Amino acid sequence: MEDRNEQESNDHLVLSDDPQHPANLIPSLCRQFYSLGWVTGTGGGTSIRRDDHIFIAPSGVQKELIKSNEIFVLSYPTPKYPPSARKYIRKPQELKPSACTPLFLAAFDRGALCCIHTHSQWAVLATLLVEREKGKDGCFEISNIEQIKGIPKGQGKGMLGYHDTLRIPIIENTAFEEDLTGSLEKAMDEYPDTYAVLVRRHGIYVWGDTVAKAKTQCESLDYLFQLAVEMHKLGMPWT
Ligand SMILES: CSCCC(=O)C(=O)COP(=O)(O)O
Ligand SMILES: [Zn+2]
Repeated sequence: MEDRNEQESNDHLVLSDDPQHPANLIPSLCRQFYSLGWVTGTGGGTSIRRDDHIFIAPSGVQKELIKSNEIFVLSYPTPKYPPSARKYIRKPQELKPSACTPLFLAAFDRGALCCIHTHSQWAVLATLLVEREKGKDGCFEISNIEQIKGIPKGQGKGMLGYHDTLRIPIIENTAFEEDLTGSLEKAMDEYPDTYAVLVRRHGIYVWGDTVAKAKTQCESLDYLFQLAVEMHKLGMPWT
């Protein structure tokens, strides 16, 4: 009981007049992502790390309606597993933290400060396109498109160039979001320069060194997925 009172009294961690405060940014980003069709029907989400705090949205709610006082705060670092071992320092009552939490933590453990999960139909279609085209898992590849320059080559390596090939690994979906964590981490290890992992028939996780970079990288990737799908429909090879 004492523990719960302590968690509830930590309102100061999420109440701020600063629009750049993570507890204000998450609701604002989710509203923008909803209008892009990325987080409709409660799917998808966003998490932000600031110093030793991780800000997490609630699970199973309309993401475009999230309020700052519904944001969970985790002390960072914190164990990924089991969920009960995670150190929440603010837990809004009657709500559960996002099922994407261990996946967000995997991105933060690799130095990200923001991780975005979308259910964008372009991302889902891109995973199906690779399956159909190549008949195997692997990765989505694209080159010779200007927007590729919006994606980093890797941490501290600058941005991809027009003639570079962008590669985004694809992992298979699981029945429960949390169970994606192992294969997401494996893909991150196999592609150490990647800032995104696609999830077949599900969506994508995109992270960035800052909130703005995670957002713009997510936008560039979505643009490229849509372009690849449209090029495929027109019978043009996209890579
Ligand atoms: C219709 S959404 C199914 C769950 C999901 O894939 C997702 O991204 C949302 O998870 P959360 O726990 O953050 O609501
Ligand atoms: Zn999801």
